[in-house]
Amino acid sequence: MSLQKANEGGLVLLGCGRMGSALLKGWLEAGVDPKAVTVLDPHPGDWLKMLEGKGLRLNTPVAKAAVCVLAVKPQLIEAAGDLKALGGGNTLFVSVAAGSTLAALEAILGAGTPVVRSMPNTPAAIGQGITALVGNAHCEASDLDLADQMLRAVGQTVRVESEAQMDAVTGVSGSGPAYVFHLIESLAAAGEVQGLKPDVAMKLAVATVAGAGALAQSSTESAAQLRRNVTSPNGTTEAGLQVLMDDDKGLPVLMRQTVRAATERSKELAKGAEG
Ligand SMILES: NC(=O)C1=CN([C@@H]2O[C@H](COP(=O)(O)OP(=O)(O)OC[C@H]3O[C@@H](n4cnc5c(N)ncnc54)[C@H](O)[C@@H]3O)[C@@H](O)[C@H]2O)C=CC1
Ligand SMILES: O=C(O)[C@@H]1CCC=N1
Repeated sequence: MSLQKANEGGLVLLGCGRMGSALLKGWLEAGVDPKAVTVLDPHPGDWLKMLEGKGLRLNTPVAKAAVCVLAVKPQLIEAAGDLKALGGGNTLFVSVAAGSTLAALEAILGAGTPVVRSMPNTPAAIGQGITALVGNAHCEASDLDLADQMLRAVGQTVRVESEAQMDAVTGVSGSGPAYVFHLIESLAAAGEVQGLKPDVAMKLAVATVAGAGALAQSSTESAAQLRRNVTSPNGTTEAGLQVLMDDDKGLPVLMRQTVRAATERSKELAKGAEG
């Protein structure tokens, strides 16, 4: 229903890099007509040029749009000012930029503009992202529904009750895939130290993380219970977890520091944007 709104009213995507292209792929798969889409990006790849052949407009002036999605780097969010003529009311703006606050976005786009701030993550590229979102005071329920529907084209969504939570969201799920990829790298490297060939170690690590993630997602049991299910008394897992769960230098300590650093960086980006 809401994607029909984007189809009928027009959809603009500012910035079509990793995140922008993941979103665009999801929208097209969800039934958005390429003819309804305008992409603004000074460095369009071959895929966009191919879509141009299907009616997508590339770097053409925009007269009207139901929704504009901002997916440029936070440091370049001022480029959204080029779309200011659409601000002020009829067009919904949805930003995915880390640390770009609703106040900063509204200052760029004009007072009274409905703006949604969101934070997706890269599994969006295969439709398995998770995106948190929050709207400014000018968003109607229908605006939030439209944003939600656009973002659900690439995975799950959650609405947070206050914008202040977006920094922590960024620290957990926005940046989180990178932590998990590093876990895969570290698990495989540790397997190599124990004598496995690199390709075998990597295959075991990727499949273990993917399988455990899928099990955690589909199971009714908590992550803690699923962990206990692997752990036989006095067995191998217990020996491994004694290291990983160490109170002083185990994963919980390291993860707290990791998420805190990413959350703080999100806050710093917000301060920079509000200058
Ligand atoms: N990569 C990630 O894991 C996530 C990224 N984000 C946010 O998404 C946004 C984009 O990040 P990525 O896609 O990773 O970056 P990217 O570097 O892959 O893409 C940025 C795109 O913007 C284009 N661009 C540069 N200047 C422009 C301008 N003046 N007008 C229009 N387009 C312009 C670039 O050509 C590029 O295609 C950032 O704000 C980031 O905070 C949010 C969640 C996760
Ligand atoms: O690293 C970043 O700033 C972006 C935001 C979340 C994931 N990537």
